[in-house]
Amino acid sequence: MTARLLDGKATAATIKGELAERVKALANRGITPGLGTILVGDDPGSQIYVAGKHRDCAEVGITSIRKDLPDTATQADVEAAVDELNADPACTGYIVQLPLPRHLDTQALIERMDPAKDADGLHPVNLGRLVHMVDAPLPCTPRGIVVLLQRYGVPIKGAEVVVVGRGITVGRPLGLLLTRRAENATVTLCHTGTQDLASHVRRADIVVAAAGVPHLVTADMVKPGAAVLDVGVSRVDGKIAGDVAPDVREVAGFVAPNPGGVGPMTRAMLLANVVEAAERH
Ligand SMILES: Nc1nc(=O)c2c([nH]1)NC[C@@H]1CN(c3ccc(C(=O)N[C@@H](CCC(=O)O)C(=O)O)cc3)C=[N+]21
Repeated sequence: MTARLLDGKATAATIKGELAERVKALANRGITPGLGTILVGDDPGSQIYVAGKHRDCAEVGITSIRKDLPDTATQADVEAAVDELNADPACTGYIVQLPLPRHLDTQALIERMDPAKDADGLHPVNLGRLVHMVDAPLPCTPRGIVVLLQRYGVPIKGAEVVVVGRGITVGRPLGLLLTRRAENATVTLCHTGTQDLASHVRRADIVVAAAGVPHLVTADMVKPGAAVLDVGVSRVDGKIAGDVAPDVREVAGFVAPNPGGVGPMTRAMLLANVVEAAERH
């Protein structure tokens, strides 16, 4: 038996179709959602991601506003771009593409954003709202993971979930999202200080691997029938490797591969955050 595919690419395509309908409804109210991106420098990966986000916008009917700065941009230059998007009524949501060049203060830039326009859901005010469980834009990858599981009917209520990785974009907010009353999962957050990772993963109904360590989760660690979602990407000898070993699919009940799993869902949730910000107008 091989695991059922949690097809993020197909699910994201369905969600984009649904968002296109909501964008049409907004047009009838005279509102056009607009996504802004701030990209600093010429990292090839970041260039590809940002280009992908603008393509997604075009598909759904969202206007996009691109601010590309050279890697020589100063803190004041990037702050000026943030201030412009905060003030621009055509921009209903935006992101600052991460990682930024090392000479820039990422934290100060994120805190300078208007929390109402934070399409990533990573502004401290919005992460704080997630802790307080009040309505706010949600971090895209955690939200994408929850929606992917829901659309495949993987039970979340009462499930034992092991999240591997405590990063700000995935692991930490995912724990907060899954332990809300609506989701009601029991979450164990594992990280590099975890003593015996295998003993935790073995008990999990759902495993989310977001540590950035190639093939960290192996078949012998996985409970038969569990859902395993691969969120890690690393480059090993020029090839892309996820956090989940390939043979896990022979043990798991569901697998979200990388690529084709959580990545496309992250992008779809970015669009959802922009549409929802426009709907709140
Ligand atoms: N402010 C900010 N917000 C982000 O959300 C953000 C960021 N910075 N910096 C970089 C990471 C990475 N990230 C990905 C999203 C989708 C795919 C994705 O869709 N990947 C495809 C394959 C690649 C493709 O289709 O182009 C897949 O998994 O199937 C990958 C990576 C968002 N990030």
